[in-house]
Amino acid sequence: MSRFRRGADLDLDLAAIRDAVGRVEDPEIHRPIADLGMLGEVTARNGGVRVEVRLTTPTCPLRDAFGVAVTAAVHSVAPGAVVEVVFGALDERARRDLSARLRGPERGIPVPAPRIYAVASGKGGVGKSSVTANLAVALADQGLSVGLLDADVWGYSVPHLFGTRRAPVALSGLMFPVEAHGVRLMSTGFLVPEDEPVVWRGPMLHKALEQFLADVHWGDLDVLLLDLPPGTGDITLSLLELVPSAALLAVTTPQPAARVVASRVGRMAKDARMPVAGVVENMSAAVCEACGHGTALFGSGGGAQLAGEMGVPLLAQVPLDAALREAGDAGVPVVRRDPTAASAQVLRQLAADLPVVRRSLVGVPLPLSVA
Ligand SMILES: Nc1ncnc2c1ncn2[C@@H]1O[C@H](COP(=O)(O)OP(=O)(O)OP(=O)(O)O)[C@@H](O)[C@H]1O
Repeated sequence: MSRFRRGADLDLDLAAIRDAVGRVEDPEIHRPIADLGMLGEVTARNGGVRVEVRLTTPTCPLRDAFGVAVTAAVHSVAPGAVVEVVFGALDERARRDLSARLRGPERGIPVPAPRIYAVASGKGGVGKSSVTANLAVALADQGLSVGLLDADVWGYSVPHLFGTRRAPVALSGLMFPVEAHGVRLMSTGFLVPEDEPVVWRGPMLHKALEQFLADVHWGDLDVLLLDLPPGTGDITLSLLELVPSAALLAVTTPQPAARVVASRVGRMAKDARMPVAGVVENMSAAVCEACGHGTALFGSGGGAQLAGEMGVPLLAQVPLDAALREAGDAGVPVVRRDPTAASAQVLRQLAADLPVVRRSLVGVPLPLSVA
């Protein structure tokens, strides 16, 4: 065991320090850096400890967070030691090997999570992305590992709602989700400049979605939410094909017109034998805290009616709430920014009650033979 002393009071155990630092998790890959081959030498230098960390990319945006975590790990074994963290980068071969190891032996589109919800609406602007973002954060706050795939390729809003916009770290063709407010995110918005329109068409869209599933290292997720574009277009159909285990979560406003359009999404799910978790009514009556009077700006009853038609539960009625809009604009979902707001409380309850739905095998041919 290598030891050295600084003055008379500091007795460093380099093997124990190496052990502690090796357990630090890469913030994007969520595995210990020793297992990932990212821990270099740990040496005694100038009366302190020098730790070499090899990053997946020299420009890793999480470098500072890494430095803090490594220093804390050293201090857990050697309180007060002077720590120097030196960053290098994995060489090309190590990057390729790591990428191959993380992908594993499987071929084809992996199922990224045991629970997948596709959040859909008939019309645009009913608050589908806001509901999805808040649901994701509320589920993460329950201690679940949550991913959010912004499948609204043209009209992405996830980067805005989470207040983050940076290129994802890539490792030999494997991308890592961008993490914000405890949720692992992937969106076209991370890949294209903000002011440039996305002009992809059918086959390109399908390919992009395929890559979001196959070439993104989601890690061990408990739940994946898919923020679908409004309606029943190409993207939605591609996703249903790529992720057949997803359950639909339909978002509508109380307005009859929105409900009628949303019911088309319900019919599509039925045709595709897609399980439906339920309906969320958004922009429901706002209740005045002072007088208790409800203002149903967008009418009432649409959510219950849609749920009745689809034969599924109405899971929540999220009130029209300025706090939700303000939080979205500030890039911090309302359940985190203003947890006591009326909308935040309903959204948290929705996360707590979200049903676990299994795909029905009725009518699906099974690979069984009669002996
Ligand atoms: N319950 C609510 N109370 C107040 N404002 C809301 C509520 N829900 C959503 N909004 C606001 O409505 C606007 C549209 O919301 P959002 O982008 O989530 O809708 P969307 O259905 O995802 O739209 P699109 O499908 O066009 O992307 C946003 O400005 C959002 O802040």
